[in-house]
Amino acid sequence: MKSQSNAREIALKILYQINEKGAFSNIALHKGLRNFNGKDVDRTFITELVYGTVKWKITLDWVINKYSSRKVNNIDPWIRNILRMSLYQVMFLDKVPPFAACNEAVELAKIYGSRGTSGFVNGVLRTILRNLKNIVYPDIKNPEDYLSIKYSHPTWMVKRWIKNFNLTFSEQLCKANNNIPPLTVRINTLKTTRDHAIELFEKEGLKVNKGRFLDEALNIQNIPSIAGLTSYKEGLFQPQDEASMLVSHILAPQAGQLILDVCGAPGGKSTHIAQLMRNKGKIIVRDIFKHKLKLVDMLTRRLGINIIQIQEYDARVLDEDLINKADRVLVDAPCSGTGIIRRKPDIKWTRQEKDLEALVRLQKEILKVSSHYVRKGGYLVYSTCSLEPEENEEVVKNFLESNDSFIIDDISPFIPIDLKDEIKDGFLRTFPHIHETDGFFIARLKRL
Ligand SMILES: C[S@@+](CC[C@H](N)C(=O)[O-])C[C@H]1O[C@@H](n2cnc3c(N)ncnc32)[C@H](O)[C@@H]1O
Repeated sequence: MKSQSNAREIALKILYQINEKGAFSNIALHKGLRNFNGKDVDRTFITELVYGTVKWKITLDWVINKYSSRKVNNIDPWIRNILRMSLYQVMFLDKVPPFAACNEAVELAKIYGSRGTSGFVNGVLRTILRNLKNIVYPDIKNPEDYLSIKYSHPTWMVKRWIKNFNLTFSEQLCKANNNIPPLTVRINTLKTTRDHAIELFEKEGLKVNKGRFLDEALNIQNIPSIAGLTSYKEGLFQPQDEASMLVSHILAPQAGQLILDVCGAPGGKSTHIAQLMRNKGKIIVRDIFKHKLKLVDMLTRRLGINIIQIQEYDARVLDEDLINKADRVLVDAPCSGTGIIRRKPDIKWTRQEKDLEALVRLQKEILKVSSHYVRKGGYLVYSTCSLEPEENEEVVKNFLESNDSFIIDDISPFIPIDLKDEIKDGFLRTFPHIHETDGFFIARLKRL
């Protein structure tokens, strides 16, 4: 019990950084756990508390506002995070007895609050507990509030999804966004085979299943910390979602070619490309951020890749030296990330609808400049992990309107048979609730 109290306090400090200081959840969690030398089960509990509380913020705040004399926004920041974290346990974690979550919240309020706050926390949580089964959420007749509060998504996001898709689709999507995604990894075929990797993982005590679409994909369970695994240190695999793996397959690089990855950090796709090229040829990986390129360097070393050349470069600026030179160009554009909310729930709170306009401008600019690097007969792949048509189809269509030297190329030869029906207007889109992958958009263009 003592170690769980400690875990809750660590989770609270991480949540404070995310919710009050604007830290990214994955980075805040990594920092918060860096010096944690407790048990694996507590590490897993902290991760669950942090991601769960961040994920369900709108729903939790809505319930707190219903039963508290003070609105969430007027409650002391430490105390509102204690309330959110405790309510998350009460509402969503079967394994935690509600009274234990309340008692622990009261203890934390004594440490992080002023006089009287522990009584306030106790009162709010016990009132909610008494009423938990009778909470009435907004009616589906008011679909935006219904989806937003029931599934904890910002109104602007659900509003555009209802408009772009439909209500049923959006509800399934929101539901899937709240599921815990599997840890999918790509086997590094430069160093091992899938069967050998499965054998090793099982020896390391992990439960492994084959991926849904691709041969090099495995889903791993019971994994408290991958960085500690020998198989990870030896570079036998890299965490990567299957939809993200599809991008490199659709690029279809050949051994010996010159590939340019203009928005390449942290290197997930470019290292996959190197793998598909059997580590033969040359890949120039660029990014505007130096610190992110360090991650590409570390990754290529761990995976044993030596055909990647890393360059700090702004993709909006034309590089005269590379015009018409590349066999393949990948534009894996910076985007809103609405397709990866399962993995990064804070996207729901950090992204604003008004960000889209600037992102679309950037995407169009990067695509236009990068197209100059494709040699005649070469290919360009444009991808995002966004679900928004403005960042996807519309960017590509806008590009093609002013570029008659490119056409949409058939991607069906490069994707698994079960996905072929999913191609619409020549583009592939994946969705968490349909494919159980991240949401991706992928287009393959041919230079004439
Ligand atoms: C979707 S991520 C790329 C992920 C990467 N392809 C992978 O698979 O690991 C987009 C990247 O674009 C970079 N970026 C943003 N603006 C850029 C620019 N103007 N020029 C080059 N890179 C940029 C970001 O730093 C980010 O690393």
